[in-house]
Amino acid sequence: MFDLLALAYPWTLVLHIVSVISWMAGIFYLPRLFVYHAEQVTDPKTDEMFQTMERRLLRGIMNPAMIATWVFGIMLLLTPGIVVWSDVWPWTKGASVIAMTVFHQWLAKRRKDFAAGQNTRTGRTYRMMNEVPTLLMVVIVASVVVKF
Ligand code: HEM
Repeated sequence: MFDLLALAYPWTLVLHIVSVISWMAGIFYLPRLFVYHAEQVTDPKTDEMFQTMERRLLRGIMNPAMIATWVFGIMLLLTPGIVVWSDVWPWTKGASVIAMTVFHQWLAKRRKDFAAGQNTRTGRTYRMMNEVPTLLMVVIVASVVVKF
C-alpha cells in the first residue's frame, strides 16, 4: 500500500491542494455572510435568502471540501518519506488544522442559530472571528513550505 501511495504522491498533493482551496474559500466567505446577515434589517425575505446561501455553502461546498482535505492530507501523511516526525512543522501544521476544523464546527453551530432565528452575536463579532482562519492559514502554509 505504501508503494502505491508513493506512486500516487503528486496526484494526491494536487487533490489535497484543490480541496484546501475549496474549503478555505468557504471558511472565509461564511463569516462574511454572517456579518451581513446579523446586520440586516428584519426583512423575512432577506433572512430566508441568507439562510439558503449559508446552508448551501456549508453543506454543498465546505463539508465535502473539509472531508476531502482530511482524506488526501492523511494519504500524504502515510506516504513514505514525506513527514519527518522529529521536525517541528508536522506538529504546528497538525495543531492549526485541528483548530481550523474546530472553527468550521463553530461556524456550523452559528448557521443553525441563524436558521432557528436565534443568533445572538453581532456583525462585529463575526468580523473579528473572520481573522481566525487567516492566522491559522499563515501558520499552516509556513509549516508545509518552510518545514522548520
Ligand atoms: C486536514 C488535515 C490535513 C492534513 C492531514 C495535511 C497533511 C499534509 C501533508 C502530509 C502534506 C505533504 C507535505 C509535503 O509534500 O512535503 C501537505 C501538503 C500541503 N498542505 Fe496539507 N494537510 C491538511 C490540511 C491542510 C490545510 C487546511 C491547508 C491550508 C490551509 C493545507 C495546505 C497544504 C499545502 C499548501 C501543501 C503543499 C505543500 C508543498 O508541497 O510544498 N493542508 N498537507
